[in-house]
Amino acid sequence: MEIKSTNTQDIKCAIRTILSFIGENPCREGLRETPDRIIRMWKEIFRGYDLAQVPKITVFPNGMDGLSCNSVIADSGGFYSMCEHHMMPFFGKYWFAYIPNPKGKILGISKVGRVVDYCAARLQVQERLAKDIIVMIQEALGSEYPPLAMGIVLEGEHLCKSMRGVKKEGKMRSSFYLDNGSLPELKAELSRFVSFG
Ligand SMILES: Nc1nc2c(ncn2[C@@H]2O[C@H](COP(=O)(O)OP(=O)(O)OP(=O)(O)O)[C@@H](O)[C@H]2O)c(=O)[nH]1
Ligand SMILES: [Zn+2]
Repeated sequence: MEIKSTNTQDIKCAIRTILSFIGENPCREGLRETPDRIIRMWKEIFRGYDLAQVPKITVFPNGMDGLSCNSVIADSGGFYSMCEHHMMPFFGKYWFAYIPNPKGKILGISKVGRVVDYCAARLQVQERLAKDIIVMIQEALGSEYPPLAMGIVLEGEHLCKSMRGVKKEGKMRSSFYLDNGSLPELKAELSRFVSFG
């Protein structure tokens, strides 16, 4: 990640100021390297702002020769992200599914996880994360023969809700769908596939 409009020394200084603000001594042994560690960590967990790290989404011809075959293709996995209100983690599971266009493209299935990880590596709300993932995959599949339906369900535990503030269970569910005619079939399949924690 390229840190814009400021240099590393300024950021280290800002982190030391924050450490003082919370009551710490930024010069004590255990904290001396902390600003450097935080900068390295931010480069990793906020890599979703770096256009050079946009994942390559490999797609293939569906090969159905135009035969109508509404197969639902599904994938699931974990995600880690950071909430834009408190800069605290939210993390959990995603369930993704789509119905390829018989004349269109199919996805290399490992690419869904790569898109999820890239989009998750920013500050955001969970609702926008779901939309960003679907939009990036939609663009890779192209608009000539778009998928007949596509959707994602996210379940995230928000530490800003469980660890502070209201201090209730922090789980939140959100979903985002695209419909080009086959959304009911997609939702029926997703509801069998999704298993909330
Ligand atoms: N919809 C949605 N809300 C979120 C997400 N992450 C955090 N929030 C909520 O965003 C809200 C921010 O509310 P504010 O009143 O501005 O902040 P706050 O004073 O810290 O609020 P409390 O968390 O209630 O203490 C809170 O209700 C959070 O629970 C998210 O991904 N989606
Ligand atoms: Zn929050």
